Amino acid sequence: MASIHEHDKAVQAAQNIEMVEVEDGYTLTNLPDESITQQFDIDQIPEKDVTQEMREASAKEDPTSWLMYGGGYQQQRHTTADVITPENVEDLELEYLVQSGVASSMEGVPIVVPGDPPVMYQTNGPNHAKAINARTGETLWSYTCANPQGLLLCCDANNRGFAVHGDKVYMTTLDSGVVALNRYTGEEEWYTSTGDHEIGYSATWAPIVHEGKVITGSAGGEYGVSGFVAALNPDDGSEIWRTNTTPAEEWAGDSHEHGAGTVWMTPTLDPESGMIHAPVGNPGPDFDGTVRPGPNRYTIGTLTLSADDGSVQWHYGESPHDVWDYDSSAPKIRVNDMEMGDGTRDVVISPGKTAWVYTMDAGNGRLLERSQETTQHINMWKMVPHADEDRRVAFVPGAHGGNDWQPPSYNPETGLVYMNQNNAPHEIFWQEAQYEAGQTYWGGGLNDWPDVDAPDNWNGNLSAIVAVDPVSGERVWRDWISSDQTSDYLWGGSITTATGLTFTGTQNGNIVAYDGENGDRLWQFQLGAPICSSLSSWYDPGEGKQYVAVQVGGSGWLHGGRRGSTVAVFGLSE
Ligand SMILES: O=C(O)c1cc(C(=O)O)c2c(n1)C(=O)C(=O)c1cc(C(=O)O)[nH]c1-2
Repeated sequence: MASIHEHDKAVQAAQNIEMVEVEDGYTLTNLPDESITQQFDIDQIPEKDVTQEMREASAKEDPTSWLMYGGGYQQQRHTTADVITPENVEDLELEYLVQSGVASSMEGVPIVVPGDPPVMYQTNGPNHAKAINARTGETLWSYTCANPQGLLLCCDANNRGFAVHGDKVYMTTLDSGVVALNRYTGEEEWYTSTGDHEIGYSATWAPIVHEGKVITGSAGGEYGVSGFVAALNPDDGSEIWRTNTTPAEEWAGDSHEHGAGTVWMTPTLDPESGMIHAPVGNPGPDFDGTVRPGPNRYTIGTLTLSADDGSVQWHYGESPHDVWDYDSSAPKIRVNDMEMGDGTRDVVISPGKTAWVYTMDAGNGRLLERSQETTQHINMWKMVPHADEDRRVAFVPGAHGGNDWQPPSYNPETGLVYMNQNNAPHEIFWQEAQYEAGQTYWGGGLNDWPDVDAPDNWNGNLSAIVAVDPVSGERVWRDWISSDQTSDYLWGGSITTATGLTFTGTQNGNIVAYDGENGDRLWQFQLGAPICSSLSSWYDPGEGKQYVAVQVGGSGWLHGGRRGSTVAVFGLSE
């Protein structure tokens, strides 16, 4: 098993950082004022620059790589590696554990660049990263980013992973920045700030690189910022374009200025058409709709932009004028040439917090299919908080969805979408919203389970793993995860394999493999801490093995504290 280097200064710097709970959020103290890279055995990293072609082949034509957060640009989270099958998955073994050394939210997806050996690049909060020999688990370099004090974070010090291009890897930073590191040495090459962290901008998602652009965006939707997607030059971090998600012409008065609509999860990209499908979060303030009359475009839904210049192509809204916090934050799935009706279509699939899966025409955003409900629908849309301050109604899905940010997966072999869904009630209360820079801008709040009385016909299951046919909208199978199996919501993503498997993780610490056709649980392994991340998988031809990696440890936001520090890697030989 790989261990932490004793004198890892980057780890020590990150270990000193303390997360402090403040009203309606978190902040960090003891952030290092200089970035720290420590090199260990960097000679092991094979020199081979990553190209656009390699990324386009990632996980599909090329089973040896997992070069992006979503596997490939289209975020299907599908590997063509086929060593692990429904018949032999029970032989899958734990190969090694990497201790990041930093107790933090573990929400990232390790990316893997093929080579001899393949190299894994992994990030976790707060602003910490490592390059790892993907065969042995040895740390090759480690890095902690400098940050200003007093950051405003709604939902923990999250970081969801790297993008890779040429000789560089790119990660977002909690002060709403992007940093480029030389991937052979771990040294900082450039840093760019994309938003003012003092008024609540922060950044948590894994960027993507496409045709000479690093695509990024910011979190901060709970602080009354105004969302955006931006493209930076991969060589020097200079900004190429920026598109605002709350355009003045779509909003009443000046409400767009604090209209939120943050893009805080990785967008999906179709390299063929050059379209970006961005998941857009809640309007601001979250619950007081009186200050923002109208549909509040482009919040809560899919916003499609041209990767060339950021121009808006279309938007599909899942909850216009939302007052239920139904962000559409889960990554979208792009599928081209999907058999539908009497022809084929290019589609975008969005699993909503609304517990519906939306299948849209990728060209114009027209809704082609809305699925059966993935979990329960109780009192949905009935609760209009500002209509009656005293009226309290528990509704399902609550603000955790359906599908919160948990990344869904798609398997072209089964034609199904796999999602980790929540089924918990929430109750909203309303307060008049007053914007004050650097303060949360909620306009009310949520009473979280278990404070709220559950509705009568709620089935008591907090979550479910669900497979949906995006063509017919049929819910094909659903594995309810009862509260005795897990103490909390499902908060991790899933991946699929060429052999029809679906891998995911649960809050009670199991990594699980399902038969994607019918939902039979074929294998599970207890990792001892919640899984709040998605996974990656690759084939290593040098070893003749297929690997599956998952970061283990709770989301601080969900658990009120930082919990994790482990990357677990499983393998099976041919
Ligand atoms: O509006 C935003 O900008 C924003 C950002 C984030 C984030 O970056 O993690 C979360 C949320 N909102 C959010 O509403 C939420 O429930 C949430 C949960 C988590 C998490 O990592 O567990 N992040 C976020």
